[in-house]
Amino acid sequence: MTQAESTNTPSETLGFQAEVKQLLHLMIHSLYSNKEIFLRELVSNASDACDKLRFEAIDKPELMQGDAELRVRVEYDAQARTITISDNGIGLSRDEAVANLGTIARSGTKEFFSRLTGDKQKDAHLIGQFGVGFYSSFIVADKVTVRSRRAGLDAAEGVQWESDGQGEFTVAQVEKADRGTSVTLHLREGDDEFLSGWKLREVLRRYSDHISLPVQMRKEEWDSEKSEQVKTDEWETVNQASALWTRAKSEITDEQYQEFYKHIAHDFSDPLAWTHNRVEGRSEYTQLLYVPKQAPMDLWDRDGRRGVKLYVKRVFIMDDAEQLLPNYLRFVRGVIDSADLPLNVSREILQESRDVKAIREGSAKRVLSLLEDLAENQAEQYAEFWEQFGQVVKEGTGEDPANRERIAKLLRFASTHTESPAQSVSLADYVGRMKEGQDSIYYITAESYSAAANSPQLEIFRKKGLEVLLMSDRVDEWMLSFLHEFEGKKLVSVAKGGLDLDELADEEEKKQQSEQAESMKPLVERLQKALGERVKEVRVTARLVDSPACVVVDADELSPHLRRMLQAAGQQAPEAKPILEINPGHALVARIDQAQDEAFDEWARLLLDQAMLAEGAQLEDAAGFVKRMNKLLLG
Ligand SMILES: Nc1ncnc2c1ncn2[C@@H]1O[C@H](COP(=O)(O)OP(=O)(O)OP(=O)(O)O)[C@@H](O)[C@H]1O
Repeated sequence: MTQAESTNTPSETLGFQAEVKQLLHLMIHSLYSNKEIFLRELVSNASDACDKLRFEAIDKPELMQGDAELRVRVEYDAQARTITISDNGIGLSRDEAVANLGTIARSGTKEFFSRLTGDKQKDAHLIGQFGVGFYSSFIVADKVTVRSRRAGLDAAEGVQWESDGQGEFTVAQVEKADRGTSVTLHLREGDDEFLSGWKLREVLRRYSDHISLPVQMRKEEWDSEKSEQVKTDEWETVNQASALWTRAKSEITDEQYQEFYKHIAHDFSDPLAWTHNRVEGRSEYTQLLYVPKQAPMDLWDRDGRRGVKLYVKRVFIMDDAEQLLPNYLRFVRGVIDSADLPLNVSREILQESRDVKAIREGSAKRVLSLLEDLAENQAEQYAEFWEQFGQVVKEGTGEDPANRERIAKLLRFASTHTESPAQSVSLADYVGRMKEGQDSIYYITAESYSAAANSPQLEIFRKKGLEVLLMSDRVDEWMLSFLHEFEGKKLVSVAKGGLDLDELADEEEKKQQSEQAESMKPLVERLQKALGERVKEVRVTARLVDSPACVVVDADELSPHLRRMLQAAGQQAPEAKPILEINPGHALVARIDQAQDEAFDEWARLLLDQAMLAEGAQLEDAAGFVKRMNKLLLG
């Protein structure tokens, strides 16, 4: 144990959680070229701490203890080579300091560490996405001292936390006269550029202008005797210090919008797009909502944090109010500031509030408009968006029936028209390309893009030049259970039995097909007998061109792909026997027709098994299939 300076009790040495050590190491090495961000992160934390205090003080005004002018201060000491960022916000108790400044307790942490590559640039990007926060201090400092006192605690109950970022930190109880936190960075050799009032002001203006609290520095004056700038005792505010969303749009630059986004979203990159509106009428609120460029690490975590902060009359209320936007828009980040809600609003009240319902509906509409605008006017950006968040937006078809049509227009799919796995075809594009006489939108679902694109069921569609949408996202089957039509055109699976292929054939072809079906009757019956309980039915189809056979299910049954997904998720799915459809024009089918007795039975099994395989199923008796195939190959 070591005795920290000016502490009341002996300090205790504790180890960082392993992930923190790893993060620190990575950060110092990957983010050095971007080192000034430490200031943004620390001012951001200080401002959040003030917001939290303001919120707690709604119920407990005594927490403000006569010091209600919340602010953040930045000081430097050129001799000692330190920078100190202090706030009079909520502060940290000893336990909070240990818990918050020694661990990473955030959803998405596992995902983040699993995605690291060792490549500095890529990892820097990932760290940025993950959020660097307090630990970014160690990019420029080789020792960090935090002194804090939780609002409501006595002066004697302050805490001092100190670390060189190597793996351990010390904590000790100290006397601290005022409430709040001060973070002192002992700069590394070579980082002297930050020991300048001019430089710090420049960085603060860039990164902290949108922060609603005053960020203050000591005023400096020119001393002609010393021929240098000297600090005075007076504090001056160096940022605009008014909540960004309350300013008029015309007074906010793109850069300020972008910086504000980075502050609230803890993101490194600029946002893709934003929408800022003041809504008046029955319910009055301001919304500033952003669509990020990249999906956050916890997009798929059930308890991943939501990104919209709730303010009431400019007072911060809570961080992740899930009622403010529907779940399928959970990637949106931003601020909603209500003029109607009470300041002491709780999560329970939010759930029931009519004002919140109006806000949610209004905000969803705004985000949809923003996406529509992107889709229409900035196709490249929309493609970027779709790649990141398309799967989440698809959830909206089920979750938000009131906006289903608008959401349907935003959907993008892979298709036989583009022959590419990129999801770029809209339903409107599809409808615009429909053939004369075609009145359905055709699609297929499968485990992967290539399984969909190579499915035998597509053969007739390819031959006739009819487009088919290729769907292979997990959410697609779910989406299709809500999305049945688009602009009056039914969505029809090409892998289901009831497919009406009539519209795809002319009179001559129809005649030929029915003759073939007639002449195939004896073969169909023999197959039916040979396959017995394995199939629901055997029939002749016109949908195949190159393949001898395929399996389909009835239109009202679960698709095999969906059944497999349900089973993989441990859910019960009703068994459905496949319907075997055979291609009357295929040489293999003609060959089978020649076979007798036992050989015929083997051929029949082979035909069914290969059709099942092509569909993506796993064979129950794969070894038997191989054996039969080898025998017939040699025979
Ligand atoms: N100035 C401060 N006053 C009070 N608490 C603070 C202060 N700075 C940090 N903390 C506490 O430490 C926690 C960790 O901070 P850190 O910056 O590492 O992460 P974060 O702000 O939660 O998220 P991010 O990494 O995305 O910024 C904060 O959530 C907060 O509880």
